[in-house]
Amino acid sequence: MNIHIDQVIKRFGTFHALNEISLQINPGELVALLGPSGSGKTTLLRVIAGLESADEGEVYINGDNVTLDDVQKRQVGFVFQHYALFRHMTVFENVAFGLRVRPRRIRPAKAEIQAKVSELLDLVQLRGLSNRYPDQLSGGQRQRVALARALAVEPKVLLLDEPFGALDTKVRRDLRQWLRKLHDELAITTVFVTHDQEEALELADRVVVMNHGKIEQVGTPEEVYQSPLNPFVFDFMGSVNIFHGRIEDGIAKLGSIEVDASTTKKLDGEAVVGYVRPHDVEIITQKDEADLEAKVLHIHPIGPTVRLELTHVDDKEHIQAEVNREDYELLQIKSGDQVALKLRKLAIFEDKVPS
Ligand SMILES: Nc1ncnc2c1ncn2[C@@H]1O[C@H](COP(=O)(O)OP(=O)(O)OP(=O)(O)O)[C@@H](O)[C@H]1O
Repeated sequence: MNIHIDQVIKRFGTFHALNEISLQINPGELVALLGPSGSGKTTLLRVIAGLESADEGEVYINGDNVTLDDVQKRQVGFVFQHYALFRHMTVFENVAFGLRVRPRRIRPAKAEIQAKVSELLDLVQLRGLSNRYPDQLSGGQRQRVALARALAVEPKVLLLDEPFGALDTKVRRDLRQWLRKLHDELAITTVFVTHDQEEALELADRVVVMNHGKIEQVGTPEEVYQSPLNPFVFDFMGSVNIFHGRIEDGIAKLGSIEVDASTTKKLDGEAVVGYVRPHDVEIITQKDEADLEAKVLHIHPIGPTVRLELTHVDDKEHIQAEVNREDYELLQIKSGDQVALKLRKLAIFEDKVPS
């Protein structure tokens, strides 16, 4: 089932929570809505679910205009952080709930419900826990029950709001992989909200980056990470070093750094800002090939990578570099050393005054 969102506007009083959002989600896709707090992710998910109505614009599911349809009619399954499990019901009863409350004429027979719930509990790997109550489960197990409960009614689309929000890092990682596998098996069109870049990049087929009720970029994880369209996306998708300056005759002059900017010629004479990821700051041994020189302030080994905090020798700007541990060991550097740096990949944008 595809989802089509066409110029949706949602206001709360005079505040625009969604500003003309248009988005096409393809059948069977797993899409992440990613953005900082307050960017409108949950509101968009609620508008798709029918829990919130759009002030303007339309929502289509599978080609049908569902803008005025209520939640039940839209046949969406959702797992929202605040819609907890029913505490007085067992795991089995929680999962069976959506089927048991159906009107008699479309309610499956008892044996059918039994079979369906068992099948779902197998799917979410909770077979042995069907008689437990929510209080007797771990956070991760509860989330899986919530997913099974959402899936029980065979939704056309699945909407998940920070499904693993309250869990610790290791459990989140495991559940992410599990959800990706489950999604590949079931191929239900799924939209999930997250403010965690890593979660979006690892799990989604496509990522929708939102800010201030607008979409900044839609793309595959590779596209939004490797080719951010603007400074907001660049900054939001990971750590970054920022250098301010201007372009003169096709050369970006960013402090004492000078790099070729012939591909951004239209910005000639303009104030610009250069963005480079820490893993694109290379520590080199040939001083004459360096873009800049810096002094090592701190060295932080983090698992297989080593993060270095440096300071530019000329203008004292703070710089972060990230190298893999093997390269770091070959370099034999320590705090206080002066090193030569090369910027492998520098993205240049117009330096706009923030609005
Ligand atoms: N019912 C409401 N009444 C008034 N303002 C609201 C309401 N719901 C959301 N908002 C506002 O709309 C904006 C977008 O909220 P939304 O919950 O969609 O953001 P979000 O990106 O999901 O944020 P978070 O990651 O913090 O959950 C916020 O500024 C929020 O305060």
